[in-house]
Amino acid sequence: MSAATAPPAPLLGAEGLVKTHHGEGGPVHAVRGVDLTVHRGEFVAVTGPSGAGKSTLLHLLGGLQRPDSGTITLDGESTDSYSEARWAVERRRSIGIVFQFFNLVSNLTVADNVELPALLAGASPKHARAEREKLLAELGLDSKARSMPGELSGGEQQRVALARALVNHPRLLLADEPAGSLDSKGTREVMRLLTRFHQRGQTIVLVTHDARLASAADRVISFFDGRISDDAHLGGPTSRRTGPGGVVELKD
Ligand SMILES: Nc1ncnc2c1ncn2[C@@H]1O[C@H](COP(=O)(O)OP(=O)(O)OP(=O)(O)O)[C@@H](O)[C@H]1O
Repeated sequence: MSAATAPPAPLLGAEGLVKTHHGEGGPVHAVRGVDLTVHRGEFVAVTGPSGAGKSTLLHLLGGLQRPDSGTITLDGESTDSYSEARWAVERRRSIGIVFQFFNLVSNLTVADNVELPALLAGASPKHARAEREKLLAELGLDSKARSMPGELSGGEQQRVALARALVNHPRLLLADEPAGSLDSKGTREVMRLLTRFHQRGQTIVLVTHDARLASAADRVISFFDGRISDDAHLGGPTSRRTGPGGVVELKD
């Protein structure tokens, strides 16, 4: 095959990932050798029992923790030599992350929480504001722009966290139990939003123990005892792009 026809490198690659935590109770082998490839446009759910190592895997993929061994590639580029600062830049610009407990900045307004990553990435205040307005409208939160996070419901806070994670049009969205602290209505809302952004082309890796949430994905990886025990493609298209009418234009 000539270089011109070679398939593009996967957006995310992991090879031989190993991570052991050293807690008070001794070593915990959380990730015991994981190989994983995620292509652009995929929506991958990682499911498994509590303690299987799912969150640790997600933290490794987002550079929040470093593997003891193994390599992570982004767009075919090894991250082995990435400093903490370089990972922070990637998380600002090309990897959005949402967490179970939202992690919003409590003394900033909703608007400022969403604009902050854009400003830190070098966007002009005008551009950051326009992106924030677009996303908050899309997520049904425009009337909450001046509210403080503590004034919002859990579901609303998670939508703000989603807006913040998406404001820089990341190549990859990582979600760690995003509905873990929400009621069933909030869970359905998160599911609906993840599905919508995925249909517009957003690549997503979602960690969840909730089978209902995982069913929104088009690929479900079962994780058990630090390893992938099953990897099921559910038949959806692996790459879907947004049309010109899409509110969020994805850059990858
Ligand atoms: N910082 C840490 N220090 C020590 N042990 C840790 C640390 N983080 C995770 N662990 C342990 O590593 C194992 C895997 O944890 P992890 O949070 O990755 O699993 P999980 O599958 O996401 O679980 P859950 O669904 O309950 O969140 C668990 O036994 C956990 O207690």
